[in-house]
Amino acid sequence: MLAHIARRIGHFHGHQISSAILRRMRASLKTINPISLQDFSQPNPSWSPEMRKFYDHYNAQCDTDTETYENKTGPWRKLPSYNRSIKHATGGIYISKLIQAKARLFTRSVNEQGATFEYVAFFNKEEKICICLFQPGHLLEGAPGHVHGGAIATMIDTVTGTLAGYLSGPSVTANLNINYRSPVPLGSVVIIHCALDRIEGRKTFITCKVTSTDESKVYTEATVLFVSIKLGSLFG
Ligand SMILES: CCCCC/C=C/C/C=C\C/C=C\C/C=C\CCCC(=O)SCCNC(=O)CCNC(=O)[C@H](O)C(C)(C)COP(=O)(O)OP(=O)(O)OC[C@H]1O[C@@H](n2cnc3c(N)ncnc32)[C@H](O)[C@@H]1OP(=O)(O)O
Repeated sequence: MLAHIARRIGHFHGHQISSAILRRMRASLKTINPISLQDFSQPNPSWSPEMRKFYDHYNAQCDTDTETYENKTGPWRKLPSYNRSIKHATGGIYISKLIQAKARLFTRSVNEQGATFEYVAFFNKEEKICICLFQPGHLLEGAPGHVHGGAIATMIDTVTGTLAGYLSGPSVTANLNINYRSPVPLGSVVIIHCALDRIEGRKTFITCKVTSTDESKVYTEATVLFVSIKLGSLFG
């Protein structure tokens, strides 16, 4: 595991990051705490049988074994999900005091399993697509019994942003355009499909569709523009 982390230092989803940030990361390596490597997208008891079934379906087609890190053959890669966004640049390492110590990634800020955002994402590098299995919990209510539009927007932003990050390096959302076609029931399982539309210089355009697991029903459609940035610009 530590070898895996060491390989990740210096890269953000495979894109090189600036030497100033690197120096601060390396200086903080002594703060590695194995507990901070928790992947929040691993199955947990709150997952419904349907969520688990689709997780098993995609996980069986991955290029790496989730538990042993051994190579397999398959088009998908299961993406880890940490509770601080900076950990995505470091492969899960907690870098103390680099940014606010109490900061947590919005979607991973509630500890109660199943209450808010239960999700797992898979990336297909060849096809430049990402899919996410999302089981929205009872604390995400908007319309009675259904998911809040802001929570759906959050998940679309998260998964499209993850795809943009893997394809174009550190990027921020510049424009998020959403059409809500049908309300999403709380506790259901939906699939968020994201695909690269095009890259123009610093701009990465991603399309997104939220559907039922059998894809017969379209809940939401979106187009999102990400603009790549230098990671250091976030730190002033
Ligand atoms: C760590 C890095 C990124 C942070 C997120 C990282 C997450 C960590 C990874 C994994 C975590 C897991 C999942 C989460 C993943 C993602 C979700 C979070 C993403 C967010 O939730 S992030 C927060 C909301 N986001 C902002 O807080 C952005 C505020 N904003 C700005 O920071 C600037 O506004 C910026 C940088 C966008 C541009 O500023 P700038 O000065 O660098 O560049 P400039 O203005 O020249 O634009 C360059 C070209 O983009 C065109 N352009 C710009 N804006 C446009 C618009 N709105 N519509 C159409 N075109 C637009 C221009 O027209 C020009 O186009 P052209 O080159 O063709 O002329």
